[in-house]
Amino acid sequence: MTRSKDKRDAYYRRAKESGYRARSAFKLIQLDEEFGLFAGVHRVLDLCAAPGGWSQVAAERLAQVSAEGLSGCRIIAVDLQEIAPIEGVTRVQGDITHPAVLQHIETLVAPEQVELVLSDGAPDVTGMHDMDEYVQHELVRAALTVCGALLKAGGTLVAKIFRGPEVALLYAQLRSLFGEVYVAKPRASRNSSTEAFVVCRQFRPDAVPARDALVLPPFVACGDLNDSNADMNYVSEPGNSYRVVVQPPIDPPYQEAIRRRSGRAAEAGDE
Ligand SMILES: C[S@@+](CC[C@H](N)C(=O)[O-])C[C@H]1O[C@@H](n2cnc3c(N)ncnc32)[C@H](O)[C@@H]1O
Repeated sequence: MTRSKDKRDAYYRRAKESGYRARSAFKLIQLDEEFGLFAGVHRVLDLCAAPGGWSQVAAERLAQVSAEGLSGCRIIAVDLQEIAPIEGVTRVQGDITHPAVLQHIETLVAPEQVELVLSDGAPDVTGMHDMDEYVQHELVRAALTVCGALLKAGGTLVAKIFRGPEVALLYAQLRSLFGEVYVAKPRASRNSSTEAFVVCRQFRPDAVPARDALVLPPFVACGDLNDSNADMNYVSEPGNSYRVVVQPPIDPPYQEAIRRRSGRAAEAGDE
């Protein structure tokens, strides 16, 4: 039997010992240690949640921070796959990109809104990095659409990203909707992976375009947007875990990046 050596790493073993369903639980724990994600939070939406490691962590943290324990809290976990029961967590099986699923979640959350949206979504990777990054970023954009409907003003989004050539465009979108955007690589995230996490705070619902407007047109070129990094102030911290502050806002937000990308495609004769 072949078994990936990564499967037997320290976090995998610790997850087994601690009763977490996935080693990814430690990524959220470490992000929480750094950013205090659950302070004052009573309602959490966990997107792309199966098998449920992040929901387990959310349930533990909310039980600790809420005076009434979990009974005064709401955690909703959504995934394409079925999620086994977790105490205090409402489970939804569905596609987060589907409007009917969003409507269903809205009925579960109403009349309140959530203070924290988590999204650890990952597509089935193909190994074609540009394609995988594109599909993964579409999941983040679906999470943004969900935020537009359900995240409270001032709320927080934590989402997995892949740091490929198009990531600057995603940062620009996030920066237009949130007052603070950080990029963090928790120690539990494998160094070999381009995975990182955006922690986006101070959600501004008034900056959200009409529903569906966040969906970008199909890619017209595989351009390298790294030159737009010049607009950002990257602050790295030493060690395995680091944080990047994305600032100041790129203004106008992502239209400029789209315009440049379209321009390059036209120059290359792709249009
Ligand atoms: C890395 S796993 C999430 C792990 C989870 N955070 C945990 O700690 O157990 C990624 C998940 O994204 C889900 N996913 C991918 N695309 C999705 C979509 N369109 N709608 C809902 N879930 C999706 C997959 O089914 C998979 O369970």
